[in-house]
Amino acid sequence: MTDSRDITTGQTGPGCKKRDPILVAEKVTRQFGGMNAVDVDYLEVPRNKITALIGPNGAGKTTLFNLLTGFDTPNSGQWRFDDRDIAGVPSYKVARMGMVRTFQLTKVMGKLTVMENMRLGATAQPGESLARALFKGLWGKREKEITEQADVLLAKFKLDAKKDDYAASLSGGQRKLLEMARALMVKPVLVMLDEPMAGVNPALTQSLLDHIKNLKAEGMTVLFVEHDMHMVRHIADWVVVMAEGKIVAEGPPEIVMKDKAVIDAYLGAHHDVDLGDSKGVEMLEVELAQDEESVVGTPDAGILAHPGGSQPDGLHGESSRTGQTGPATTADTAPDSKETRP
Ligand SMILES: Nc1ncnc2c1ncn2[C@@H]1O[C@H](COP(=O)(O)OP(=O)(O)OP(=O)(O)O)[C@@H](O)[C@H]1O
Repeated sequence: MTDSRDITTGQTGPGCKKRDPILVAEKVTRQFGGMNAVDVDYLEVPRNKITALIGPNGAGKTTLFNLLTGFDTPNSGQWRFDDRDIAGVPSYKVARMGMVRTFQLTKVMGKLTVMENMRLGATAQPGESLARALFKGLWGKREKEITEQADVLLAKFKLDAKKDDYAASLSGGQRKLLEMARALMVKPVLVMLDEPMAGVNPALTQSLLDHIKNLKAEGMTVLFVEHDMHMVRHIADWVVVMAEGKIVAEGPPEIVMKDKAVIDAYLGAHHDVDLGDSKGVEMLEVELAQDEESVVGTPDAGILAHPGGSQPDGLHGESSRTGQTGPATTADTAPDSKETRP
């Protein structure tokens, strides 16, 4: 049954309180050199909702994911998952507690089969207890149970026919599916997906979207980082916007996408362009046209959406540049193109 009650307890805005938060982060900071990659004052993630974490390149989204899931250490900060303090808890324990994540660049192990990758997921995150997972004698009676669970998930993700294939032979999109399926082996409560659509062929896009919606239907909470604004608008119940390490806006997608702070945050990536005159707008259009990851100004992005669908002069967007009328997607490049930083 859909829970249509308000997500917040009152006002909407950066750091606002949620009716039923599953994750609460306070004063989380991470510096690299002198730069504040993450400087989150307060953030609550609502339970059993799909929350999108958006923001321009370098906003700190992946770093925040890394911190919250124990893959990186903050300079300061506290966070609670399901009322348990988990700051400083290593990643494999965080996963066992029910909070799992996937990566921008999938971390499936190419030289292991699809099934072997799934077995690894049962113990923890990639790399955990490799020997235990692979050697039967050490594995004991859990093996049958784990294999059955993996079979069910592989069937659900339509990877069952490939279970004995090496993961390296899968397409970019199939690897994303495998990583998501593997994350579910620990029966998580909170699933964090870092750019689930990046590197996914359009043919698999709908399937991935459906899987994400199903996670919520099955009672899980989803927090995902995404640049594809079509996807954000399509499946997110709540949107959190980061820029320069901070949360600059949050709220329902249809409201956040029109928020001035959000528009500024995205245009901030092109701050060298003077928007004060029409020449500046033309220059911005050229910059955006060359920026493959930019969704600003596209009719699909929603960020610069104007009532009645009109665009400001000069901002014709990607669809008019390419003649494409369907949803904007960053997903039509097969190989993953960006390395996740440690
Ligand atoms: N290991 C690292 N060493 C130094 N700087 C880093 C490291 N990881 C991230 N950064 C920097 O921290 C900032 C935030 O990076 P992060 O990858 O978290 O941003 P992001 O919002 O996920 O960006 P994108 O959308 O491009 O993935 C960037 O300026 C980045 O260069």
